[in-house]
Amino acid sequence: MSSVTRMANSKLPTPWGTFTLIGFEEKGTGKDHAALVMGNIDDGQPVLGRIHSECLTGDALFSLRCDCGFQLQAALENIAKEGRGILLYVRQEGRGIGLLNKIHAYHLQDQGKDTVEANVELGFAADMRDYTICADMLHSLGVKQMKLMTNNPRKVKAMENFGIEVVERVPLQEGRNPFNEGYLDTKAGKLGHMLKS
Ligand SMILES: Nc1nc2c(ncn2[C@@H]2O[C@H](COP(=O)(O)OP(=O)(O)OP(=O)(O)O)[C@@H](O)[C@H]2O)c(=O)[nH]1
Ligand SMILES: [Zn+2]
Repeated sequence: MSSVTRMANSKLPTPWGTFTLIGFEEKGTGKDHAALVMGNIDDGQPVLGRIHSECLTGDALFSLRCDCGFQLQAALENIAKEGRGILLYVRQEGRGIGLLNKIHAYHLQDQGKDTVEANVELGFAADMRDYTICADMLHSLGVKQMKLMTNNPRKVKAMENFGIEVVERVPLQEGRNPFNEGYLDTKAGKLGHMLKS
């Protein structure tokens, strides 16, 4: 039984090419999620793709505190270059704790905590995300094998657990800068991200 219902789609022109924007509604919560698709992704061949967790600050407010906005742009560029692929835009802001709690977490980080310590101090796990909805969106779109753009081994494992074969992990190291290097180093050191400093 799928955790999402496909609701609507439209064209989405971007500086890198025109994608098809597909909206999904998460059953139970009613939360909306999106997929940006280019080319034919249900032909059984491995699909270049990214599971992008929403980060308002990085994706839309030009934040240098993280790498999300840089990764979002690079992922769309890579898919457009290949002419085929999918980016899931998953409303899991703050590694699943939401924007306001992420701002609380940032405030703790301004006081010297790292991104994991801040989550824990707020009473959350380091990473609250569940990828069931991602697998269900991919299944509904006929994606069976992926070349997954990520540095996060948990995403690779999650997809494999849901029966999506990750034939290749494509590193996506973008936007390292003095404001996010501590965050990136913590992700590598405490969350197992495959990031070269
Ligand atoms: N709670 C919390 N969430 C953060 C913080 N910085 C970024 N995020 C969230 O983390 C998510 C992005 O996850 P990342 O850890 O940057 O990367 P990832 O998506 O797990 O792995 P990649 O696929 O390699 O990018 C987004 O939801 C961001 O809002 C932080 O300091 N605290
Ligand atoms: Zn971010």
